[in-house]
Amino acid sequence: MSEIIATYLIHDSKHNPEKKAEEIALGLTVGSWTHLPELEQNQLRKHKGRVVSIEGLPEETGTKDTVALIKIAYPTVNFSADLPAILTTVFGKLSLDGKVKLLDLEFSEELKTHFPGPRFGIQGIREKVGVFDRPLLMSIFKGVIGRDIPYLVNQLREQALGGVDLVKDDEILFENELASFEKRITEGKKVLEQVYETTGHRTLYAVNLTGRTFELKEKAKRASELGADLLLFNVFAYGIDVLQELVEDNEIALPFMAHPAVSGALTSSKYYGISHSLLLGKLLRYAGADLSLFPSPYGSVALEKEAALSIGAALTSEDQFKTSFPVPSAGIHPGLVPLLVRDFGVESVINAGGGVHGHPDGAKGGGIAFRQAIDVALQGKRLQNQASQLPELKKAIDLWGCTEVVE
Ligand SMILES: CCCC(=O)/C(O)=C/OP(=O)(O)O
Ligand SMILES: [Mg+2]
Repeated sequence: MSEIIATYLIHDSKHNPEKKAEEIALGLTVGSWTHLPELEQNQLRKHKGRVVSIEGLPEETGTKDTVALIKIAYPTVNFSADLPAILTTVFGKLSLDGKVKLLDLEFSEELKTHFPGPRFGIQGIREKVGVFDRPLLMSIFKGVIGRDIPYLVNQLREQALGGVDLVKDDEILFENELASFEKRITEGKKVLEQVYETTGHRTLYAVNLTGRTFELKEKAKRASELGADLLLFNVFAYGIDVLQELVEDNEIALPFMAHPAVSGALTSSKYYGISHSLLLGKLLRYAGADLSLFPSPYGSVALEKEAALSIGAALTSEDQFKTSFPVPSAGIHPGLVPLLVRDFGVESVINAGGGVHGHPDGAKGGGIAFRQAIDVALQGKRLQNQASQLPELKKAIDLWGCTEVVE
């Protein structure tokens, strides 16, 4: 029988994880069991949830809660093979029922067949930018709300001239008259083509797909017709199933970059919500995100290192789906590149807004500084030792400092 197995972290004030586990297994499936007539039990047996395991964890100082990891298996016959049904089954009412955090979901091989995974994945994105041997570098438009197209394309040009591989809209840039979605695509494309013709460097642009849910598909198809490179998408303001719908539409067929905006409401508590690795890693990958942004362990809205690394691992682990690019972000500057390369490796995207635009030589200088830092880090050398021959990197280090990882 095909099942999905959920792992929960529970803090049980009643000190009885066994009882809690059985309540969950029954309560989210057949409701009750023991006092049902034999005939009814036989009918319901295929729908009954089952407790797979209960692992006690050390109690935490300051609370009397019993702490445990419990695994519950849910028959896939109970729900339709879509994320809304799965999440409602495994963490619908239960998400409201005390200190329970959903840590992981193990999909049966059959259930996985109902999910697309990334259409392009890491390899496909690399083929689009023509870079295979280093982390990609991405910058972010900054300070462009209320600005017009000439202003935006000038900022885009400066970022591309700095050698970034990708430029993304900020997630807070929405449809507006001064710089519409369609104009950003068409005018941005022209500028990036000019940069490519003059420098030979290819930069792609991820435009922010926004608006009401039922408008998104047509907007995304229009973007594809206009030659957009990638789509940035604020998944958690809509829902992961909306992302999946967009990914599966062959008339769109563009790479999707998932932004974590709003997800903190679901992931930040130790006791409640959903783990970072499941929400920003596994589920986004299964639903088809080609890239997943998340706070790095050492930026401005830092995640605990274990959590950030767990997202990267979920995006790149061995699975039947293509891998998705981890994009550790927020507060990133060139001096952090050694840490990013050490922690996330080559199969990652280094992403910065302020760390590019805030460079003393402007966005172009910021991009050059990052590229220099990436080259030095991949050679296993210390940034400080090389900076004297790399003026843009030196200016970045003088401004923001750096963290070395080589002795
Ligand atoms: C985790 C997403 C980061 C993001 O959206 C963003 O705009 C970062 O900007 P900087 O912190 O690099 O300036
Ligand atoms: Mg942003």
